Amino acid sequence: MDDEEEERLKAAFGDSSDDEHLADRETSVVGDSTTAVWERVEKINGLWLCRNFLSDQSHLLSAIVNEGWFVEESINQAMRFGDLPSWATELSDLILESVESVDLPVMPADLLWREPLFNQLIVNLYQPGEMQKLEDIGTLPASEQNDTGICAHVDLLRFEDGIAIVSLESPCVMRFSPAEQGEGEGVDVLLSPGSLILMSGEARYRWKHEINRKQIGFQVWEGEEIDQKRRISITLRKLCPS
Ligand SMILES: O=C(O)CCC(=O)C(=O)O
Ligand SMILES: [Fe+2]
Repeated sequence: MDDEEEERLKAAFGDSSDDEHLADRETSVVGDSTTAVWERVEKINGLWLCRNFLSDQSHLLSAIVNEGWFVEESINQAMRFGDLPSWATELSDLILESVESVDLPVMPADLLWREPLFNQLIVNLYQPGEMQKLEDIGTLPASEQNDTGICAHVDLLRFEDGIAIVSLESPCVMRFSPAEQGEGEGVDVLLSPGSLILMSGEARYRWKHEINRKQIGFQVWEGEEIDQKRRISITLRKLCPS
């Protein structure tokens, strides 16, 4: 690890970037995995939510800020394939640890063996009152991109099953709707800051997901409009072998 990298890790995780300090890092980045509470989202097979995944978002936020991806206002998305930044690899390890700490089918067991668990990262930044524009070759075909947010989509099949999304800062409602029309109603899920969702199986392949922060009435939770502030999301996926 070079000095610059070490400095970045220190800034992100405190002075605990060595393996022997893993325990410190665990507590500084995510909640103690023994207290992580996993909930199955009713009606959607394969969708699991851990609201208290991060005990403290600040380390992850500063790791992202330190990447310097979002200094220009026009840039609101960063993508990495293959080798991920150390903080993202650590996040991936912590996801695995949290999944393995519960006796629940949070992620299909056969996916947990793959190495690495994730090798593609997208960090999306959503400014208040503005929708994310996906210029993403990895998420949506060009024809389905629009400038009104993340329209309903199933992530491309070039990615394997088992997708993780960590939410930071502002909460938002993610709406899931059946990929095939007429197969039932949409299901709203509140992604609170510090939460993690895992999508696999039906949730990943048979349901679309979208975030609409512009349309009035969309960002409503328990009857209250959510005040949209800046939101950052971290999506981790695994590319299919080519
Ligand atoms: O920003 C999010 O929470 C969702 C991102 C997403 O769905 C994607 O990149 O495919
Ligand atoms: Fe997606």
